[in-house]
Amino acid sequence: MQTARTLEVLRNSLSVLRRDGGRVALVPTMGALHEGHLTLVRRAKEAADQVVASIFVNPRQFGAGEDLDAYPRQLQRDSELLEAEGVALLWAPTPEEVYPQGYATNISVAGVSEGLCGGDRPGHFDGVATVVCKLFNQVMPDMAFFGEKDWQQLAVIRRMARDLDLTRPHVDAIHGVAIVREEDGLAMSSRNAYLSEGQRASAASLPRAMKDAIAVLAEGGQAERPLGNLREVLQVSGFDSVDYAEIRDADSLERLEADNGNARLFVAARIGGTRLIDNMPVSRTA
Ligand SMILES: Nc1ncnc2c1ncn2[C@@H]1O[C@H](COP(=O)(O)OP(=O)(O)OP(=O)(O)O)[C@@H](O)[C@H]1O
Ligand SMILES: CC(C)(CO)[C@@H](O)C(=O)[O-]
Ligand code: BAL
Repeated sequence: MQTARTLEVLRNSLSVLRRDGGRVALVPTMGALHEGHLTLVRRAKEAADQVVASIFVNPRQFGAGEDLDAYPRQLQRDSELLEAEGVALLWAPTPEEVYPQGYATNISVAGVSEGLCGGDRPGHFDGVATVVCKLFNQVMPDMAFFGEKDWQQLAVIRRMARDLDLTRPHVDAIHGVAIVREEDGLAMSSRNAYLSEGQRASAASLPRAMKDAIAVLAEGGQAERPLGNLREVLQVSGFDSVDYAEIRDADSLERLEADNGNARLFVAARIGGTRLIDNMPVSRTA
């Protein structure tokens, strides 16, 4: 596996990679890799001839007071994991390489970025859209893979790709991969590493409480009561706060008061300073 840390090396490596004319898939990550990320790589390998993975802890998507400095960085370990999965090229730039002196451009996607994580983390999705657009332009992949754990992020990226005519990684070639979970149901996430043993045990109540709420939502009626119960269960189970617990249309991300036949449940909750997110279908189609 080649590793590129500058745009010059990336371009040279890509031109070698493209010599055989195969299809190239991009898997963007922020590193601290787990089975969720490796599943994206495996899906990418099945669909493309060559996989390029990126690791970049993007400062522009972290707000003031968020965990930019604490975010786990383990490039050596990550690079061994990616190599073992057969990744051809790792793109791991420095912040200066991505945002050189004088950098001044921002991409902002309206609508789908509003509310949920966009409400709690102002500017977050501008940072995500900006860096993903740059990654697409740098790597020019034929397709890209993102996890459904970050469902709203996937919606923002699809909207941006469509709006900005990012024609090679166009909307049909932006693949969402189902959430990979631990045995007790907790969605895998690099931030799970922040949890103490006790917090980790409590964290499993998040997917359980979501399933219980969905069972009630699926019976019909207004969402208010099951979502209220979910908040209470999380607080009793050791969560410090719930940022949001909402049902939304799975595609438009419009807020719903009841199941519309294409609804998903979205939750973000904090436990000991760690913010966990999850989402699940309410309707069978969502
Ligand atoms: N459990 C998971 N299942 C499926 N995809 C995942 C999972 N966790 C992360 N991903 C996907 O991997 C890609 C890179 O995510 P990232 O590096 O931010 O990891 P993360 O575990 O989501 O970290 P964080 O704790 O920052 O949310 C994203 O497309 C994300 O949706
Ligand atoms: C898509 C992404 C790599 C952009 O920095 C990041 O938001 C992530 O890891 O989900
Ligand atoms: N997985 C999404 C990246 C973030 O939380 O910043």
